[in-house]
Amino acid sequence: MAETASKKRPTIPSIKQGKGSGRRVTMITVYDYPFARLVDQSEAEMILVGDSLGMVIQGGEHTNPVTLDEIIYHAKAVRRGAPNTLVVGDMPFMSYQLSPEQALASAGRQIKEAGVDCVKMEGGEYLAPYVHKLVQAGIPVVGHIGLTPQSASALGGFKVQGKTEQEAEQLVKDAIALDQAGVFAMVLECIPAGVAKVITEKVNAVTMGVGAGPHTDGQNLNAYDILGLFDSFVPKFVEQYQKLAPLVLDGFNSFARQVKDGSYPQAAHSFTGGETIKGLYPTE
Ligand SMILES: Nc1nc(=O)c2c([nH]1)NC[C@@H]1CN(c3ccc(C(=O)N[C@@H](CCC(=O)O)C(=O)O)cc3)CN21
Ligand SMILES: CC(C)C(=O)C(=O)O
Ligand SMILES: [Mg+2]
Repeated sequence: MAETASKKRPTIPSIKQGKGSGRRVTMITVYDYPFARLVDQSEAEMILVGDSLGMVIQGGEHTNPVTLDEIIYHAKAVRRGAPNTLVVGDMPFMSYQLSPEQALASAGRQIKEAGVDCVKMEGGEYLAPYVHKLVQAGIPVVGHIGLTPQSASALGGFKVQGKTEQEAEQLVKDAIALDQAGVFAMVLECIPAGVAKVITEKVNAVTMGVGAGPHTDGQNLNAYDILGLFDSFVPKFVEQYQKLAPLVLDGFNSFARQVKDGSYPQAAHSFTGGETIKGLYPTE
């Protein structure tokens, strides 16, 4: 298959080198081969195969039911479609929380079976030893703090985090602990822009904002959100760069109407040959 020659898969060091240079990193969340191919042709450097697939692909209300096998299934397809993009495999709920050893085994499966470049785990200070374990084994890790959807129940829903002084201070502590444990990047989700700015200045890791304002080193959004293909909820931080849903609906209806009125398929869509097979047709 033809690959886009102009782009080369970024490396972890090349992503880290962007820090402080003013160059911003773009990460788009996708789950399948066709979208992965399109991101690969774009100027975005990173793809997240997110456990948000439990909501976006499976139609659930939370990310928690998503399994490691499901992430690997999607990550395999994404990897095939995006050879020249850095792929991050999300670690789903209960695939790492039990112990650093469980985290290493789960991350190892993502690397071996799906070929992801690195993995992402949700959590603050407590997660530092888990991060350290993976980094020692040579697996690059992305952190994720702020609104961590796997603990949405404890957080009281999908709510902005770090609004009080105490919460903001804890977020800064969490970010520093993850940074010292060796994450090369961290997602800051749904936190005030000022808090994200302080964290971005204090850590060596590349900060990737999702609803964290303009001061982070990069930004992440979901492909289905930016294309206007997901409307179960539209968070405040989403920019719909395209509104594809009506176009998709138009395409479906064009097909259905042509099927009904018989104008599809035409001769050009049909295969010939059977007419000459003796015995297929009753003789008159
Ligand atoms: N399609 C999609 N896009 C996402 O960004 C996303 C997912 N799914 N699933 C996993 C998490 C869940 N996310 C969410 C979901 C809802 C809000 C939301 O409705 N937030 C309110 C703010 C509530 C408050 O004021 O605290 C908003 O108005 O944006 C935010 C992030 C982000 N992630
Ligand atoms: C919201 C992003 C960062 C995520 O973890 C996901 O899409 O699963
Ligand atoms: Mg996730």
